[in-house]
Amino acid sequence: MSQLEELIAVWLPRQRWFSGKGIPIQQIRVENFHTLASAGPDGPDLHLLVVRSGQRGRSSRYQVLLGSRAPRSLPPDLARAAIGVCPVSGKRQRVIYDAACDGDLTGMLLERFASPGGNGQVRFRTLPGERIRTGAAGRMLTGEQSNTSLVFGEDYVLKTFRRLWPGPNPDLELNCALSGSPYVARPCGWIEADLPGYAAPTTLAMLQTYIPGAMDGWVLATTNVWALLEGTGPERQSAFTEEAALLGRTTAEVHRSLAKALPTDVLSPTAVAELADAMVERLAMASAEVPELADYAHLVMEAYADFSQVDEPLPIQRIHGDYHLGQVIRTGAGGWVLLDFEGEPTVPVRERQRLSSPLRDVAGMLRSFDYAAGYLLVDHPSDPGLEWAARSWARHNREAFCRGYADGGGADPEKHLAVLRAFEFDKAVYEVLYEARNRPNWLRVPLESIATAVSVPPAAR
Ligand SMILES: Nc1ncnc2c1ncn2[C@@H]1O[C@H](COP(=O)(O)OP(=O)(O)O)[C@@H](O)[C@H]1O
Ligand SMILES: O=P(O)(O)O[C@H]1O[C@H](CO)[C@@H](O[C@H]2O[C@H](CO)[C@@H](O)[C@H](O)[C@H]2O)[C@H](O)[C@H]1O
Repeated sequence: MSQLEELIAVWLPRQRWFSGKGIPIQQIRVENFHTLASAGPDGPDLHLLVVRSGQRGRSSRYQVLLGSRAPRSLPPDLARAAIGVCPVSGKRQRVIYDAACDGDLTGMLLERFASPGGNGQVRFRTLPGERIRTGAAGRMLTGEQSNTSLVFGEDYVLKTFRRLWPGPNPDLELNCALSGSPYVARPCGWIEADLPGYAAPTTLAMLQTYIPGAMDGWVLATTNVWALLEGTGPERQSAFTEEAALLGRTTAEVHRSLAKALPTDVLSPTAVAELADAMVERLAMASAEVPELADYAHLVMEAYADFSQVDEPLPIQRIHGDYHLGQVIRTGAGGWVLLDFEGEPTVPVRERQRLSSPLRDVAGMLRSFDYAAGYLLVDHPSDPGLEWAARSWARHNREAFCRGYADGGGADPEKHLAVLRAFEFDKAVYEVLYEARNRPNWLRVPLESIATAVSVPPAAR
């Protein structure tokens, strides 16, 4: 390993967006190294690296944005971003650091969109008619992110995809298909690269309009549960059920637009049974990694057995794929906007691009209402009164969301309970793995859902 690779091997696993947690890193290799911008011999340089990490035969590619400067020239406010000191790109000793934290450097990324194109290995593209306003420094969004988003003034957000998969990223693909919809942020451009071994260009980042002043659905929902738990009244709860119903209607609208813009199909009962088999396989894999899950496997298997017996055709289309409250924002103008159509970040892109039932997204959002309630109980583990209040919050909002979805023209979730329950369990099983790897103290949230709420159809709760 080079000195640069050794430093990255220590830094990479500590990043929130690194999805290889739990898999020992045996190899780190810098596969691609591009210098995208340079502020002269003494100023900072911006490098883009594609790093392969993991084990032989089981490795993944990640995008790393690296800054480099002359030794001892890192400004104090960037000290926390430092990675180490090593030779970089023909220059002798350089201090290297996480460029996402350096607003001036990421501002140079935005500059590159002003004169898009190029035939090099890394290309900046804009959608027809887009003229990018430059000059703003980048501000990195913090929080529970699988990728890294940089906000420029009140104009744009550049989402840099961290784990790289071959080909166009579904987030870009679906946002472009939905362009013009009031329920998504308008896509403006993207960065793509040719990576060794991949035939199609790989999307590295997507530039979208930024929606200032919007509130994250997860923050809104958990604030509402808190208010309820603190006894500030049921009227606050009803305020949120209206939001949940509007979100249901908006979801149905977006599904309709996706079905209009992109291919659709219908799954035969045999194909549905195959889908149930795949769910059983995922359950077995997750139970092997998280033994606590095995205690509830019989409940999950019952739901999958019911699903495999569904004898009506199941309409399928492109869907969001990782739909939850953290993927929707409530705008000042009074509506919900859907973000992050990337699908589940740990699933290979080819699988995420498959057509699927829109009820999978409905199930994802229903899980999220359970999560908002269950998460707040993590700190109050044995208070039956609180537990009842939180669970009833989830039930009311789940019902409101389903009603809104059906009113908005989507399939009525109440009429497809076997399908919905199987999708909910499948998502909860995914969440068990996700939490075990990323946030072990949240593991009980999906586990408790599996043990209790998800096992009962919404109508009977
Ligand atoms: N266009 C946008 N306008 C306003 N906020 C945004 C926009 N895009 C993303 N965000 C904020 O960034 C957060 C993370 O974005 P997201 O696309 O979900 O990234 P990730 O895949 O890393 O989770 C969102 O929850 C939202 O708060
Ligand atoms: O938003 P991402 O694409 O990064 O999705 C991943 O991380 C999510 C957590 O940040 C995770 O969502 C789970 O936790 C949410 C609360 O933080 C909750 O609202 C979701 O219902 C729950 O699934 C998501 O599963 C994962 O893919």
